[in-house]
This record gives sequence, C-alpha cells and structure tokens, in this order.
Amino acid sequence: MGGRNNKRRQHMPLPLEIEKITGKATKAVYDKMKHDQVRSLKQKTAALKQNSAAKAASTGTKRAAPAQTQSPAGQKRQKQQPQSSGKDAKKQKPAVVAEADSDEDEDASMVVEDGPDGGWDNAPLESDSEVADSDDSLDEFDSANEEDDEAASEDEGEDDDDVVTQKPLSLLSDESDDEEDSDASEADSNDEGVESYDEFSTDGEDDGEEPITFRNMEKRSRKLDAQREEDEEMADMELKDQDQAADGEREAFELPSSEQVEAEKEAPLDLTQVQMRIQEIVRVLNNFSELRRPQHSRNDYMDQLKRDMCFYYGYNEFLMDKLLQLFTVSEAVEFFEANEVARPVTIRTNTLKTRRRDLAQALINRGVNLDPIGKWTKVGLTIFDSPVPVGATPEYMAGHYMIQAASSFLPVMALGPQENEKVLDMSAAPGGKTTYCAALMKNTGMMVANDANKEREKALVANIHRLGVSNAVVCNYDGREFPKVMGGFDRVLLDAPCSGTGVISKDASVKTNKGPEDFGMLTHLQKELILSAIDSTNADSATGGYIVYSTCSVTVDEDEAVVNYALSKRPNVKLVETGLDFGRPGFTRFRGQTFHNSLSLTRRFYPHAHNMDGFFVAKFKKLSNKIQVGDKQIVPAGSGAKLKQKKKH
Ligand SMILES: C[S@@+](CC[C@H](N)C(=O)[O-])C[C@H]1O[C@@H](n2cnc3c(N)ncnc32)[C@H](O)[C@@H]1O
Repeated sequence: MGGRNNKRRQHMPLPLEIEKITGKATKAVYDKMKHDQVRSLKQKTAALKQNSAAKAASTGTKRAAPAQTQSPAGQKRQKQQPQSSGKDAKKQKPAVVAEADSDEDEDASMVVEDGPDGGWDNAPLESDSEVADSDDSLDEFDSANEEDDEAASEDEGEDDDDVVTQKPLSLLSDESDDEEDSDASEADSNDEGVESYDEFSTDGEDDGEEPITFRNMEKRSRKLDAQREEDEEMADMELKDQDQAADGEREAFELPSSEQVEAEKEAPLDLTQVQMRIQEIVRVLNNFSELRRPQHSRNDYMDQLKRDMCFYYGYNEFLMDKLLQLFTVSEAVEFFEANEVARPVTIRTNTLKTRRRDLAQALINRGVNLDPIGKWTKVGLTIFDSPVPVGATPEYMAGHYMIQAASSFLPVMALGPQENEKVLDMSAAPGGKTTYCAALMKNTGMMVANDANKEREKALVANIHRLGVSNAVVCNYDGREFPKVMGGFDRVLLDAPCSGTGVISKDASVKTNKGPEDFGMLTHLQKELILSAIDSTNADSATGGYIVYSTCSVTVDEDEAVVNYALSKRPNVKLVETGLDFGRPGFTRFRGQTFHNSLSLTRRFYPHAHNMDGFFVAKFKKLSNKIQVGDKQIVPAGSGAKLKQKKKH
C-alpha cells in the first residue's frame, strides 16, 4: 500500500483549476477525462439512489471486518481507478518507472524514531544504482492493467512507425520553450511532414471529422472547449435534479446509535457501506438546516464522519483531525481521495547538460509518452508512460534529467538563485533542489549542500556527480549549528524535515506513524532550523538576502505557525511574494490562531487542487543583519555583518 504500489495507479483526472497550468495537449486529453468523470459521477448518483433504501437499513448491520491483508484504502484504490480506454487510457497510465522511489526520496517524509537529531532521517533511500537496476515494474504494471494494456498495445502498434518522427505537441515546435500560446503559429511553420498527432487523430476518426493536425488544432481545441462546457452544464443540471429527486425520495439519513457504534468496533461495516455513510454525512453537513436530525448536533455528524474516514482511508484519529481542519468536508473528501492516487511522474531537465526539447525528443525516440508539465515551468516534463524505466535510460545515466516531483521545483523557483552567488541548501539530501539551484546558477558561485544525515548524503553526492554539478560543496552538519560553521549566504533554502502529509500518495505510512509528541518535536526542530537559516543569510548581499522555507506537509503547525514564529523572533526579516503564480495563499487565521497578515504571501499546494504533492512555500527577505532587542542591537552569529566586523578587528 506504500509508494511502490502507487506505480500502478492511474493519474487522477484534473480539476479545472489545473487546466490553467497545463499544456494544451494535456488539456485536450483531460477534456475527455473530465467528460468521463462527469459520466461516472452521474452513475454514482444513480447508484446512490438505488442503494439508499438498502443502505439506510444496513447502517446497523454487522459485517465481517475486512481482511487485514487488504487495507480499506487499498481496496478502495482499486475501485477509484478512472475508467477509460484506448488512447486516453494510455495517457492516464502512470509511467513505468523503476525509480519512482527515488522521486519519493526526494521529498520523503521523515519518520520519527530516535528523537530530534536522528529522528527525521529514516525515509527509504535508494542509491542511483539501485534505482537503475530495479526495472521490473513494467511486468508488474502489465499484469495489473490488462484492459488498459490491450488498448495501449494497440496504440503502441499504431505508434511504432511514428516513434522517431512523432513530435511532442508543445515542445518541438517551441524553439525557446516559452510561450505555449504561440504553439499554433509556430506549429504552422514547423508542421511540414507531420501528418497528425496520434493522441488526437482518434477523435477525428470517431466523429467523422478530419484528423487533427498542427494547423487545425487550435480550432478543434476551441470546439472541444465549447462542447465540454455545454456537457458540463447539462451534467450539472442533471446532477442537481437527480440530487433533489433523491433527497425527496430518500429516507432521512440516520446516524448510528451509540450501541451500533460500539458494535461496529467489533464487527465493522464493509467498505461500501462506510463509503455510502461518508457521502450521506457530507450531504447532511452541506445542507445542515434541512437534512439534520434535530436530536443531533453538527459535532455528532462530524464525529461519525471522522470515525468513518479514519476507517475508510486508514488514518489515525490525530492526523485525520488535523487534516479535516484544513478543508470543508467536501474538499476534505477530495483531498483524501487524491491521496489514494499517484501523482504524475515528472522529470526536470538538467539545463547544465541539455535543453528540454532535445531531452523530450531523445525520450520520445525511446517511445516515452510525455508532455510539458505546464506553463509555469520551462524545464519540467510529465511522463505518461514509458517502455523503459525512466531511471535507467542513457539520458538519465548521463545526467540529462532528474526525476523530481513537480512540487519540488517550486521552492527553488521561489528562491531564484543567481549566477556567482553563495547559496546554502540547509537540508539538501538527496539533492533535487540543490542540483536545480546549481543549474540556475550555471555552475558558478558556490552551492553549499548540507544535510544532517550521512546515509542520505550518499544519494546527494551521486546526484551531484551524475548531473555534472561542479559548484557544490557537500557538508554534514546539523542545520541548527550552521550559522556558527559558515554564514553570509546570499540565499538560503530550508526544505525542512517534515511529517510528509503532502506526500501520502507516495508514503502511506504517514497516515498512521505520527502522534502529538512527534509533531511537537518536529515543529520544534523546524523552528530552530528556520532561525538558523535566517541567521545564515547576509542582509547586505548585493543580489540576494533571501530565505525560502518549504515543507512537503500541509499542516498549519509545520507551515504558517513556523513562519509566524520566525517573524516574531526575527523582526529583521519580512515575507515577500514567492513569485509563484498559482497555489493558495497561506492562512492568516486558523482555528483561533492569528498569524501575521503577510502570511497570505506564502503559498499552499494540494494534491486534489493542483495535481501535485501537497507543499508549502514561504519566501523571506532579510532587511538587516542586526536585531533590535529592547534598546540593544544584537547581531546573531552567521550573518555577513558579523563576519565583516570580525575582519575589521
Ligand atoms: C525534505 S528532505 C530534503 C529534500 C531535499 N531538499 C531535496 O530536494 O532533495 C529533509 C532533509 O532534512 C534532513 N534533516 C533532518 N534533520 C536535519 C537537521 N537537523 N539539519 C539538517 N538537515 C536535517 C533530512 O536528512 C532530510 O534529508
């Protein structure tokens, strides 16, 4: 049920918000997926109607507990796979990547075991060579997705002839890799000899229109958009009607009695019943005044919802509580559902060695099915499927790319390291962000890559070598000691050790492996590290003076609360825009806590909303190397100012 099994799962259909940040090719494919999604929604509603009577009767029915070997989340996951076939199915299939775990490493959650120092370092870690060797996942995938495979192999048959000449939609026609808006016009000048793009030509065949070419793509895309909007409107109306009709027909939903709750502890309901009850409770909570039973408070419904979600999705109560607080109940369900589905496999072009379009062409020549991640990055590619493990291609071995989660690009983009700067990555292993920084710095200046965990540093060093980074110094300190070791950095990245609640789809153990004490220790460490990062930065840097704090966790304790703490302890920094033009603003208020207003400048990313791992990014500007404490000015160790003072003496 951990990250490895996720390799088999299909991609989640994208919510509309994501379409804004994905390329056109991807969008058209997802149009179809959206269509499927609406259809499946309708089916679900119909099923709900059919089952409502049976369900009401069965709420108290005792059923055997699900077998231990197949967890509720695991069973449910199989049911949740989007249904589609043919070329769409091919696009949706997760890439066959033996190295998906190396991606996991990159932002892996740190398991608490040995206390504050060694505690966060136990996430599974594979060296490059292990990654390259493990190429058996293709078989694994084949047996798991027979239907899709048939469709895919048909497609592959069709594609075989084209493999070398087939162009990625918005890459090869795009000289500068920048404006996808210009795709159509550029394509016009580049499409000689390109008959059609296979992914789209089926549409043409299906509806009797001519196949899609680079020339007519824009027009066809607009037509699809209009059709999709119309379909969605109709589906929405139908759903509303069905809901209303169902509400009228349905017996009012009854919460189980306390006796039934006790009985269910011994003999839990089956998963379908629990899922139905979750849907019912969400429906009641969303229309509370009309659908509630007068004897029950909102808390009664919430308590049952938590119990059911813990059981159904496999979380401990502590974490379920924390995560539920972040969302409305409907959105919480979306979040938990998204955690059951693998994120798309993404890679980052190593611009020290190649360009994205060259890399894309090389991989396409190997039969890899890919697209740009979205407009927001010029170096990222999404891999839909691949006949070879993406961690074992010659291009991978030669360091032309890093397998890296899309979310993990974001803190580096926010940090914006410049050529000839002195940059610190305080928690760097296994090096996804360090190597990205080095690429942006074009191997100039100095990139200090630190991590407290020696084992993880092996992968850091291996990646630095593979990607041809030559400006890096690797060191092995506890980040909290860092300003005393070396300071005066132009920019510092603290990609902090965290609980990993943003990467549950990669590491399901996060659902149960932490309690209140672990969170207490973790947030304490994060607070100490963030002060260290600030103190290691030189406010007088001619080009920088910036600190980025990021986590792959979505809990407010590890994100806004840590940043707010830093603002209170270090009045010599302020939050600034991250420069990331998507993501949700950080909380300024949360369950009775009030944070500094500028916390709205921080950015939150969610699996269900952005189709990437859950992530948090905050960017500080250091204004002064001195801190005013009462009527005294203090210069914390590590800033450039202190070094200068020493030199003068
Ligand atoms: C989220 S991971 C970093 C991922 C990395 N930035 C990347 O992009 O590949 C957090 C890292 O913090 C390290 N760490 C834990 N405690 C630390 C400490 N006290 N000082 C420095 N690093 C620490 C862990 O070993 C782990 O590698």
